[in-house]
Amino acid sequence: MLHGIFQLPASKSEANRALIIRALSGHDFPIHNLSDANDTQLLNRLLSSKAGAEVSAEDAGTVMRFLTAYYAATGQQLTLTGTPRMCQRPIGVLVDALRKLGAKIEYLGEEGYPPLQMKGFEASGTYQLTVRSDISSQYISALLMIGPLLPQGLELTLKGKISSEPYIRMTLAQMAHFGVQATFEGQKITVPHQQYQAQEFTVESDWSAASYWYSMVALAQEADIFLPALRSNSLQGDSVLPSLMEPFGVQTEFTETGVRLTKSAVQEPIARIDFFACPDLAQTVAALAAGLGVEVEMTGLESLRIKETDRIAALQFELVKLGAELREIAPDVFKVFLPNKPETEPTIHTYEDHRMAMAFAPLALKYPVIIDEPKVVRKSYPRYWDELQKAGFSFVKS
Ligand SMILES: O=C(O)C1=C[C@@H](OP(=O)(O)O)[C@@H](O)[C@H](O)C1
Ligand SMILES: C=C(OP(=O)(O)O)C(=O)O
Repeated sequence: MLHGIFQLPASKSEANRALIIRALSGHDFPIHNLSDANDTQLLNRLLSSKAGAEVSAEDAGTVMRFLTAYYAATGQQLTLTGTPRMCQRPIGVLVDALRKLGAKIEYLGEEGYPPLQMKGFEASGTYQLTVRSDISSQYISALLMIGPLLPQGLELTLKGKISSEPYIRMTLAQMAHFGVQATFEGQKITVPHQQYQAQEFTVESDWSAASYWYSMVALAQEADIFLPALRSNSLQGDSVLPSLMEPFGVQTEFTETGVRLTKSAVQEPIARIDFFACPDLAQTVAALAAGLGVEVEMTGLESLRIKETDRIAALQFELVKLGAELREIAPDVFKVFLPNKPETEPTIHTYEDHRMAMAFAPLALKYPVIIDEPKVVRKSYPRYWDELQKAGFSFVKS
């Protein structure tokens, strides 16, 4: 029986927006429940970097993208780099946009990728920009947050499909919380010149992290667990989990203080799931489908190739060990097939990706699993293994 109250980390997405906005506001106000995730602790430290420093955003996409815009808008001169993987994650769309606004930024390595030399800012008078929105929403969020500080505000026309759109809406909702009004109509976002107001902010628990508990409930024989500080009126797009996980046999009940998860019947066949708006849930669902022995079709996975690792390739390598296969059956339509039996004690490689570790660990409810480099979870959920231990998982530590 999986039973108990389990602590989630606070959302690193909400926390990192609140930190950037506080720094841009010129005020000091409390941010409650700031995430203990490395991505957040790191951003908090780097917001007070000294001129001329070499600053590393490590493996944190939001830190890299949000700080590029923040350092540009505040005219800071320093070098911004990251892990070798971060230097393979594209940033050209954001740099091009910032340059048009007046930022002086040079590439120190390959054109379009970190590391970046930030060389100051001189407003160009341009405030209307067209930016691609089909690669990463983080470029758009980064630009939006500096928008109210620009002399004429900012008018963004989004070009192409809008990837990870709920994260853009989260940015606008948090800007509104701090007194900045913007409009988002069709493909156009307008942010007039304004001042951020001081305001307390409480970060909600992280729905992406909750997905691993949904997976555990689905895989357990019996389950009744409680996850505190999740809300139904969340700013996070990953709060689609209650409906997304219902077919996998997880029942969600909202209370005043969080959610209770219990088991219900698995509904087969499970409809095709689109992850374009919630890419961080894809690994959870792929591993869960393999563990439950249900085939599922997955779409909207384009952005997975440029995250902490190439997540499609990582899933394809590791699912085989569970007897499953992730195959592209049509352009951008993937399907989890179940042709074989799982290995007796699969060792899951994590490719420096926290979500590979967290998504595959719940399989231990079915058979022994070894997770390689388990410390990767520090990026978003440092206490993950402690909470699993509380839930009754036993670990062999090497
Ligand atoms: O803005 C954010 O906080 C995030 C946006 C998403 O990235 P993309 O917009 O690159 O898909 C998501 O995958 C990431 O974990 C956090
Ligand atoms: C993609 C992620 O993070 P980021 O892009 O901020 O590194 C993630 O946490 O799954």
